[in-house]
Amino acid sequence: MKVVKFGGSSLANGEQFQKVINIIRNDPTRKVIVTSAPGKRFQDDIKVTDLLIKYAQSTLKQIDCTEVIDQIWDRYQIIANYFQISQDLLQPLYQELINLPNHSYKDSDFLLAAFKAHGEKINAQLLALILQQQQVPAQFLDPATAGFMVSDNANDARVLSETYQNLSKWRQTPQLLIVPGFYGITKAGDIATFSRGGSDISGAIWARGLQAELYENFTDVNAIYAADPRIVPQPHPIKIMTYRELRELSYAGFSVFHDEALLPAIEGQILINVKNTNHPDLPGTMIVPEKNFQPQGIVTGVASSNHFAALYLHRYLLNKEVGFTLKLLQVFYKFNISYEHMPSGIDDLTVIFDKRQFTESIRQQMCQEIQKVLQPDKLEWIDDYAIIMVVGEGMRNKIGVMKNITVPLANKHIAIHMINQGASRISIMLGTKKADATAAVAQIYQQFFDE
Ligand SMILES: Nc1ncnc2c1ncn2[C@@H]1O[C@H](COP(=O)(O)OP(=O)(O)O)[C@@H](O)[C@H]1O
Ligand SMILES: N[C@@H](CC(=O)OP(=O)(O)O)C(=O)O
Repeated sequence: MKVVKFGGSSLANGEQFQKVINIIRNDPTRKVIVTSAPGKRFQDDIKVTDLLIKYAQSTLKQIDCTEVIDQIWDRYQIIANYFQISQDLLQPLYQELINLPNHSYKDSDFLLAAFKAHGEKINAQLLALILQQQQVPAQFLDPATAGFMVSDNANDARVLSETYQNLSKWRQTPQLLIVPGFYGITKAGDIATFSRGGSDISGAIWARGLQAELYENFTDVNAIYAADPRIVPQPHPIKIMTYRELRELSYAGFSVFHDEALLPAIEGQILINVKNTNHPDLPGTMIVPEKNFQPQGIVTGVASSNHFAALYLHRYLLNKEVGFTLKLLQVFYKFNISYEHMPSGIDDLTVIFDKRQFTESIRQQMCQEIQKVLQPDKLEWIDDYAIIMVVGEGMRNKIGVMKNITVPLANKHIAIHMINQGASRISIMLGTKKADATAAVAQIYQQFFDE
């Protein structure tokens, strides 16, 4: 059996819903369908999740929500009209949407999570109604009923291990299950969502829980490309890649697949196929275990991401000082901050953070505390920081790869602020200025793919 996730772009309007229904009907082994909320129909459109965030914020500020509710409901009504779903059937979904402010929530974070989750919940219920109208035996299944349990981080939840056991019980269900992605239920019974784009994670968890033979992830591109198509025009499509290659590339900017969705797939050794809803006959990209994998080339992909910042610390004889890093980590712990990488020299240390976890005031307080506790000769916060990741299983046994990365950058006068190669030797990470990131990706791509 297959678990199939459809992204927001695949469920954005009636026409896209029809393509999704054709895909479902074409293969009876597609047994569990994971939905996103309606996404963008055109470039400047607004995703339903973003409208729900506005609805939540207006509710918290006690501002009139009529307009945003109308905007949200309009998205579902247009889809329902396309399939001539009766108002009687739609009423309960509309009620759910307008009643969101009337429930009690533990705090504003959980209110936000519950509002956001309804983008996928209403979409899943609507898809089930449409399928039932077309005589497909489909059943909407709520995460609470399914036993899809998550930690109590309201908007950045982690799956709880008991979820897999709970989900496995749904394997024998004869009906087609339509389940909303993006959220689960905490032990206290509250809704908590994954981070943005997290329906990919839900799909991977369902696939692992049900031990699916395949996790199909339908989106709006023909394949995962060797570079973001918004940076490199018509990039090379990747036919096959390993879990860890995609994990590294998703982490560093391949937004087509959520990096946290790899872990459940790896744990369950579930094969993943990323495919295009608009061209379902194309093979897409297969993501497979490392064992017996034959690399197709040296580099598989090049990604870049701007949501990083770096803290640079300098102090003479840092290498001789016992406990310096320990004290630094204690400060991070105190401020509940995680770090990404920590490349170091003899007298200096750079710490790279995902800056989405900071407010300006937390950042300032943390830097002041570091100055006080560690008294470095120099402390610099570098906000203008991008990370470029060059990834490929084929790099492992290849000598001279570094030269082929650095020379094209030097030719374009792009300065490299940091280089880090992991022990697995399948990825090289570079730090550059934000303004140089896209040019760096284009240069490296050209070097390895444009012959
Ligand atoms: N390397 C890549 N290969 C393919 N698409 C990519 C890549 N990097 C970024 N993307 C972007 O990811 C988009 C698909 O992801 P997303 O918008 O989250 O889709 P969905 O709505 O299906 O969840 C593509 O339209 C593309 O712009
Ligand atoms: N709707 C949520 C979750 C998600 O996965 O969406 P999408 O499939 O459109 O990336 C979001 O926008 O974050």
